Amino acid sequence: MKAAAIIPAYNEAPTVAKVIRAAQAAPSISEVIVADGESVDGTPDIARAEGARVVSVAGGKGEGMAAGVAATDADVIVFLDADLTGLRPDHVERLVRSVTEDGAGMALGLFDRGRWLNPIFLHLLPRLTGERALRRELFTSLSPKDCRGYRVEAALNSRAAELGERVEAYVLDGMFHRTKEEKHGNPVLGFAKKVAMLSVAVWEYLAYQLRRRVRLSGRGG
Ligand SMILES: O=c1ccn([C@@H]2O[C@H](COP(=O)(O)OP(=O)(O)O)[C@@H](O)[C@H]2O)c(=O)[nH]1
Ligand SMILES: O=C(O)[C@@H](COP(=O)(O)O)O[C@H]1O[C@H](CO)[C@@H](O)[C@H](O)[C@H]1O
Repeated sequence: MKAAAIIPAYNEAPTVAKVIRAAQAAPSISEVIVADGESVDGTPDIARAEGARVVSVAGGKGEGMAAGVAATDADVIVFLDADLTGLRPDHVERLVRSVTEDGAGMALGLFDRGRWLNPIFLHLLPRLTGERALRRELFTSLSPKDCRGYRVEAALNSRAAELGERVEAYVLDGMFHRTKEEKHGNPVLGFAKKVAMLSVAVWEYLAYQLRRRVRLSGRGG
């Protein structure tokens, strides 16, 4: 079974090379594709120098992920953000094997936020992580609307639930990311960008919950 790593990236020059290398070193990964959203910081050149395939896409994160999936015939896809820190090959391998060997419909790798926060993000909050492995059919069952920008992870979570897929979720120890505050060098701007991003994801999550209740009430549930 062929597995491809797809890395959506927009201006991630400081971190993209290490993410690519971690994916390349995972035994199950046969190809690494960077879906570049027209970066202006040299991200695509760095990616090519690391041996990744680069597809250029106009649009946001979800559009980049869709372009990456369209560029491969891999049966299993593992999405990785380009801004990760501490990502190891065994993290990537675990995500893939959760799908190829453990029979999960989707596997979610969460940031390591420490012993007190990890249980909250793992069990109490919508799991919006960008680090996830799944069969390509689950991703291609999304509509183009689902793949717009930052709504894509929440849309994937909703679709997996609607299809009754078994989802495995776990913390990838030591893995985190460059936060928006770090990227923008301005805590206020970074926080505003995070709020804008999460509001899109939360809206999608709430829309799913509403659809689900309407469906259940229609069944007299
Ligand atoms: O228009 C965009 C915005 C973000 N990203 C990528 O999507 C991932 C997650 O985005 P972001 O860093 O904005 O979210 P965060 O990591 O803060 O949750 C990163 O690899 C970004 O480079 C992208 O490909 N296109
Ligand atoms: O992991 C999460 O809960 C959020 C927010 O993480 P941070 O508060 O920025 O560490 O980040 C995710 O949400 C985005 C929207 O779904 C995804 O696009 C990101 O890849 C993912 O990091």
